[in-house]
Amino acid sequence: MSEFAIRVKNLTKIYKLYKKPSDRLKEVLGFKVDVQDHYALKNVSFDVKRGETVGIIGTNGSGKSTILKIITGVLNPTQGEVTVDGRVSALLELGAGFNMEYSGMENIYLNGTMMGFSKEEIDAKLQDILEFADIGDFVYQPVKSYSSGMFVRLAFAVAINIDPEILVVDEALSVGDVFFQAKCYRKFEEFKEQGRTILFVSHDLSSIGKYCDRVVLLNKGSKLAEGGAKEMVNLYRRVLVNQVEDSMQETGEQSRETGKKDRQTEKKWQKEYLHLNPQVLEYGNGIASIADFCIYDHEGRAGGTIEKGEEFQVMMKVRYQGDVSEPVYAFTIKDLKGTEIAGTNTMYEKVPVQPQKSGDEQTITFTQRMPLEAGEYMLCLGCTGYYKGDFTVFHRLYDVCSLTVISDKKAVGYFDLFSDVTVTSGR
Ligand SMILES: Nc1ncnc2c1ncn2[C@@H]1O[C@H](COP(=O)(O)OP(=O)(O)OP(=O)(O)O)[C@@H](O)[C@H]1O
Repeated sequence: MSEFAIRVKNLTKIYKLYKKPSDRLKEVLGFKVDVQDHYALKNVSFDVKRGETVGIIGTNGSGKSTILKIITGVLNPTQGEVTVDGRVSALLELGAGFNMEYSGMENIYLNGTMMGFSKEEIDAKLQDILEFADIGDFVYQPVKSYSSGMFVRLAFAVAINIDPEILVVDEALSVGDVFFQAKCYRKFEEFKEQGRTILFVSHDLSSIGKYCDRVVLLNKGSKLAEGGAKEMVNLYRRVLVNQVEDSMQETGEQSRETGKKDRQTEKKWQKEYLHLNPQVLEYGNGIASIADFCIYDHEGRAGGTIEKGEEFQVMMKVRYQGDVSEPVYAFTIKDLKGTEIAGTNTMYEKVPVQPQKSGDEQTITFTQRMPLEAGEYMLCLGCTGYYKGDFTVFHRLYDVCSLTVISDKKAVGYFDLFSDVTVTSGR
């Protein structure tokens, strides 16, 4: 057995784009038509070793699904080759491998047979599949009547319970509810422990950081870089905000980042590097307003990705349109369900803030270590204080931008206790 479960070599996929649907037929009939080549993949190579969990990340349309479809044999490449060594089970886009007219039960047998199992072998796995899917009697209904959540439950239950050596998963998990997702990720861990291979595509960067040994970063059909999860997630964040030069991938050079020097020498307000919420909720009487803000990581880079355990800064600039005797500046971190997880303000921190007059401006910097578990969070900012004797909210920005915590170390719950553990033997 080779050390590699999957080898992808110089893979290129070109789609022909026709101006009109009828042009396709005309071309088959030998007519000359106007057709454009669209490169979904450009000369992409990478290997997945047996027992590794590898993630593929990249912006929409970067070619992630195309690679998985070629690996699983759903699509043929235009050039290049893929070698797969082991029994693959794939959970691709909803519907792939399922017959919508058949019931869930019939689809279980259909998929099992396609994977090369006999009826008796599938009978033996049926109980596990049904328990994992947990869709009750719906399993006897045609799949076309399922909600997307139900569908993914069944599809995932089939994919993981038919004993694959290599599991290929495309994003599908994001459809299920959080409890089902948790159950699937537990299964991922079991798989990893059993030394099986997982290749998965996800936009969920915290899961990528948590589960992947290695990550391949795609951009516009090309492989931009490949490496540790933390490093690739950081680079991807920069791709998202156009900090990485396009030229780099065409020349195949190692990743260069633009703007970094600028940011280190003159700490500008660079909100453009954050993932801002277009529907931010803001309120306040406007006597003071948060004119600018940003998050900086431990290397002074602007951006919303912070490594657990590392120092980071939340900065904001506040402008006054009236006189305020005791301003209080605050930030809060919430989880995606809206629960406040952590936060502080200048009053709790016992930081004296001078009275402010109309036209004044202040810059506030909160510096701290990130104790939160890997995951997606939201940042809220606030400026309150006493105005004409009353406690007043001047400006609050709720869920102003996302904050992604990445880590290769797990902990229970929301926080890492950063424990120092010793184990001694003997009586
Ligand atoms: N059947 C098709 N015909 C033409 N172009 C296609 C076809 N399928 C995909 N493409 C194009 O190929 C490129 C890669 O698509 P792919 O679905 O692999 O991207 P992706 O990274 O998985 O995107 P997403 O994150 O949105 O799922 C895109 O530009 C897409 O528009």
